[in-house]
Amino acid sequence: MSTENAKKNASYAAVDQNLDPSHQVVGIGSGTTIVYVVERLAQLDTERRLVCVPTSFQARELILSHRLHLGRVDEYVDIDIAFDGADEIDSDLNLIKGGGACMFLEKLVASCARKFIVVADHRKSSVALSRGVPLEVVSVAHKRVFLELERLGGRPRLRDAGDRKAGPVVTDHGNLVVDCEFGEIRPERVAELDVKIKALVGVVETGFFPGMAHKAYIGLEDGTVRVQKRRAAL
Ligand SMILES: O=C[C@H](O)[C@H](O)[C@H](O)COP(=O)(O)O
Repeated sequence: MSTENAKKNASYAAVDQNLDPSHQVVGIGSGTTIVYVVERLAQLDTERRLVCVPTSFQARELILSHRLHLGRVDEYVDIDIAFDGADEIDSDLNLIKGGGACMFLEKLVASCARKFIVVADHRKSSVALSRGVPLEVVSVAHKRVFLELERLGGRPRLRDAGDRKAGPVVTDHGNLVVDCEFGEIRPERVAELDVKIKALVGVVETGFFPGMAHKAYIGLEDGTVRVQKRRAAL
């Protein structure tokens, strides 16, 4: 079973089991897995009744290419359900997001949604978060933010655009992305660390999504899908 099939199985199951006939406004995340969510929504929403709210330039293009209705998060602050991918999911359903530098709008849309559903393949699942957390940082503040992150025990690094551009990655909002490693973060520590980082002047948003997801649909190598629920929701 390929990783693409695992992403597709998770996405189709997530839509089929959570989209309700009463839903009118749907948040659309970013990345490679969400592509299958939009594909499934387009198959089911034959009358084009749904309004889809994107979390990035990529998501906007995806919605338009499937001829779904496009909305903006400043028009639709009440979102019935949002779907999104993740870079890492811990045992308490805390997430790290922002591999594609879209975490600010993704977090805004998720926070507007009554139900937030995550779709991912098996590589994203872990007991504790351990990959670097992406942070959106205002350019002029990044050196100061680096110092403060080191004081918090982090190892920050500016995300470079590689051979696509000379210099750093710039977000859809014109800010920089700092990836900061903290080693393994126990699930009960994620929210507290998120608050400390968010409090630094110049940090627009973090890629931690603590306690926000209601369920995660994880596509496994054998073709099945594991559904992980938030402990309080079990
Ligand atoms: O900024 C990007 C997002 O947080 C993505 O949702 C995340 O990186 C997961 O992407 P993918 O589905 O490609 O693994």
